[in-house]
Amino acid sequence: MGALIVLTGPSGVGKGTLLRSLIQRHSELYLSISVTTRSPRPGEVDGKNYYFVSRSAFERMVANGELLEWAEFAGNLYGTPRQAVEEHIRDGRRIILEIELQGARQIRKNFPDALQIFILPPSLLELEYRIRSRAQDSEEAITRRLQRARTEIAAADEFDICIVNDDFAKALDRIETTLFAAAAC
Ligand SMILES: Nc1ncnc2c1ncn2[C@@H]1O[C@H](COP(=O)(O)OP(=O)(O)OP(=O)(O)O)[C@@H](O)[C@H]1O
Ligand SMILES: Nc1nc2c(ncn2[C@@H]2O[C@H](COP(=O)(O)O)[C@@H](O)[C@H]2O)c(=O)[nH]1
Repeated sequence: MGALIVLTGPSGVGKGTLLRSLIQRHSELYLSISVTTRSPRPGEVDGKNYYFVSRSAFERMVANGELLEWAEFAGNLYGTPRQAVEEHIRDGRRIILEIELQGARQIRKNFPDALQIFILPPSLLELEYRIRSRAQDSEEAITRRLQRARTEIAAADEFDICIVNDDFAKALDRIETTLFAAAAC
């Protein structure tokens, strides 16, 4: 049972919402804060939701080996700062990465013991409804995210566990059972 947990799934499936509830129930779990070149959405706070940086600053971090993994997604760069993850693992804490497919593949290669969970939507129609009702992305961003969703869903079999986020409470319970049942083995 690795200390590293990866949560992947198409944009808008509910990963962030599920993780916020999970962390409220289990404050011992740590959620990695990613770096991104995406502009903050209304209400997003630098250093809490993401570290928002310029493309040149991101590229410097890549060149300096400061990112554990990184990827381009829907026109923006996203990456996991290495230092915080390594410190938490060294201190015996469990850390969760909420990342897209290319990043999950990099982590799988470098951390084969990481537990990889994939969150599926009940349908593509419902996924589109969720992205639109979140009302935080431009029409162009929505189109790119929905196109990418098909590729990501097609790769769900690569993951250790797939969970459908239809009924929110049930999906949250399944994540919780997966994390804590596995830890007890
Ligand atoms: N089980 C559910 N049923 C209905 N709506 C849901 C469910 N889970 C999450 N949502 C809603 O779907 C929307 C998208 O959720 P969220 O932002 O958490 O997705 P995400 O996977 O983190 O997206 P991204 O990867 O783009 O950050 C939110 O408005 C959220 O409230
Ligand atoms: N490979 C990585 N993907 C990441 C990281 N942080 C977030 N993400 C994923 O990007 C998309 C889009 O996120 P959004 O906040 O713009 O909606 C989503 O799938 C996230 O899970 C990261 O550090 N590395």
